[in-house]
Amino acid sequence: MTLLGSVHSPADVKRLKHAELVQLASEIRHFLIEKVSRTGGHLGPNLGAVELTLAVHRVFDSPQDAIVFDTGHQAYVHKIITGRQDGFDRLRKRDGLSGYPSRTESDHDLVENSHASTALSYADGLARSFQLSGESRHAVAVVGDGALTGGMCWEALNNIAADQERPVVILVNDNGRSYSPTIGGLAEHLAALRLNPSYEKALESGRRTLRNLPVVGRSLYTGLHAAKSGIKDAISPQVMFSDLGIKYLGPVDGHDLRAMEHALQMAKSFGGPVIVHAVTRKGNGFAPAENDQAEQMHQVKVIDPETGLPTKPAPKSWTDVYAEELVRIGAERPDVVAITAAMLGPTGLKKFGEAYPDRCIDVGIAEQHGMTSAAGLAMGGLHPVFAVYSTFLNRAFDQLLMDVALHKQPVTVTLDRSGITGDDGASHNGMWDLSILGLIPGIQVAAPRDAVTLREELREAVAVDDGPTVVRFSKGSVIEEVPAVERVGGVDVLRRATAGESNDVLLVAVGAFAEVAVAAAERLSAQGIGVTVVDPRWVVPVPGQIVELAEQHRLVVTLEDCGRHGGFGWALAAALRDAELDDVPMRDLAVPNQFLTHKSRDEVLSELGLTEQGIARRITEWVANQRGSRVSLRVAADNERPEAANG
Ligand SMILES: Cc1ncc(C[n+]2csc(CCOP(=O)(O)OP(=O)(O)O)c2C)c(N)n1
Ligand SMILES: CC(=O)[C@@H](O)[C@H](O)COP(=O)(O)O
Ligand SMILES: [Mg+2]
Repeated sequence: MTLLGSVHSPADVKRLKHAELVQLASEIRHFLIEKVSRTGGHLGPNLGAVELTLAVHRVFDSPQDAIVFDTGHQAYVHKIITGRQDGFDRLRKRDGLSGYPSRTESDHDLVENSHASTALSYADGLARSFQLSGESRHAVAVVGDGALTGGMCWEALNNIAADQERPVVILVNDNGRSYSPTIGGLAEHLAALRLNPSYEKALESGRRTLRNLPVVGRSLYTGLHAAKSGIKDAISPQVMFSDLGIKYLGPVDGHDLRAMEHALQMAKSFGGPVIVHAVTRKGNGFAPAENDQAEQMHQVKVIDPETGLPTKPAPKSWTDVYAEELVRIGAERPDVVAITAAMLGPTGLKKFGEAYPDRCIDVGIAEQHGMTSAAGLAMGGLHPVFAVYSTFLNRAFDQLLMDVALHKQPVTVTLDRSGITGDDGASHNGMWDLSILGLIPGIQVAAPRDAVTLREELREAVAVDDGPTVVRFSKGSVIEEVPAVERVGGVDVLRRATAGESNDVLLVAVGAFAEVAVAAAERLSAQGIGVTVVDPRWVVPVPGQIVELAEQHRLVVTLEDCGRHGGFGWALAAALRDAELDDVPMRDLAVPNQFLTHKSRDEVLSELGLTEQGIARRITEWVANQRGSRVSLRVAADNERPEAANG
């Protein structure tokens, strides 16, 4: 029996001796490589978090002690230790293990939100609640160096430092990386601590000192302060955190089980806010990950467990098309600069950055700062293009509203991963952007339907110089072209009701849903229902031509890969009311206002009925009801006629 097979709870890890722990760490690494190479997932981050997660669960008592993982993508080892190894065959799959902590999976899991830089705020709140309720429980935040570049972390640190009597343990997992190397002054500071020339030697002496230092209560510990500062100074002089009023321990070798455990024991016994600075390697123990200079296998698709290479070639994606077009635009427009929030590769800016390194800015995981900095860049005469995942735009709504739009600044925001993404769970779906963007006065939002219109609408967006523009597009593979039969104003007509058919339905498809809308229309035509399919191209504000087209049809249906509440459908309904077009009924097909559990995009869309068959079925019902009501209205009218009334 392997050691791993005997681990079902933290208690099973606590009872192991050092040599067994080293063996267990090795078995966990092999387990992660074997399982995640089959399912895909966050292999690099979790290979780097093996020892530190084991140490956390040996020193603290989850779930009595609250352990919060920032972003949560590095919690696979935590899941293994807390009895969920069997679930890894269905990691990130429908009804399988979530790729992030999940409250329905385990009492050991607290935070499901995969948006970064929140853990310290949770820990502050948890610590306050323990203090107020007199519970002697510990709040432990495991936060990456990348997440630490997020503004919320510094808001939390300011609060955590406010009370020296309130214990909060902050375990910084410093691997020097977000996807790519972490940027900024903080990263430089952490690197200086890590790369201090005497670090290795100091670390050795520190390790010995740490080991010899008795684990003591706060009072004795204070008495040992000189020793601790000696340790600190021996390992590396640093003031940033201690000046903030937060004790600092480290840097500690995050792969040294004994050193990690001692440091965490000291932190646990300190009785106030304390940072343990662990230095780790992303992808540790798997050469293809360690040697992946770009992203150290932050996230992998299905790969060969020996070579680390993908088992299938990746089809051309929306991101690829965007990346190529932006480089072309960059050549023509020296005023165009690109901004990423620590996601250069995933948001398609890598090529732009290679071509124009001075015009490509990585702000760290700091979307709020990125958006307002973009306003500043625009005020300085440039045209920033801020590339961000749709769901992370939520973080920068106020900045887009009040710093960009209020000042009518020409900033273009490109939203990758718009719509349902699926396997990253509820907090990763790009389902809120149209709802929040619709609130912003003067903003213009494009939703390309294919590669051709993505290139076209991106160019139209960066050509706007008197206000913000947004271009939203989906995750994954992209179709080169969904052809239009005609362009009416700015609106593309993709299909007209065929000859002999009446204009029963105007189907307005937003973005990537154009393809499935045309297919559904063909299915409806076979039933004698005449459908005109149009792509608005620019969806905020609602194009006037859509209202004109609506007037020519018996029923208007909108279809969007976005949240229904405040989405395009709601906006078009308001436009029809404003036009007093009261006799054209409207229906909207969209993503319901729910948090959607992890499964594939196709599985989510199928469950929501947002498929060719589902769309055709709903429209058939609506038309039948309408016809039925028309027929029943006609019958009623006949019945009301005097002769009819007299029978
Ligand atoms: C607000 C927000 N922006 C961007 C992301 C995308 N993202 C996921 S993990 C990650 C990098 C995290 O780096 P770090 O915190 O150092 O953890 P590591 O992967 O290095 O362990 C990023 C940028 C996110 N989850 N949340
Ligand atoms: C954890 C995180 O926010 C990202 O790493 C996320 O997993 C994005 O995945 P995709 O880039 O595959 O959409
Ligand atoms: Mg990191």
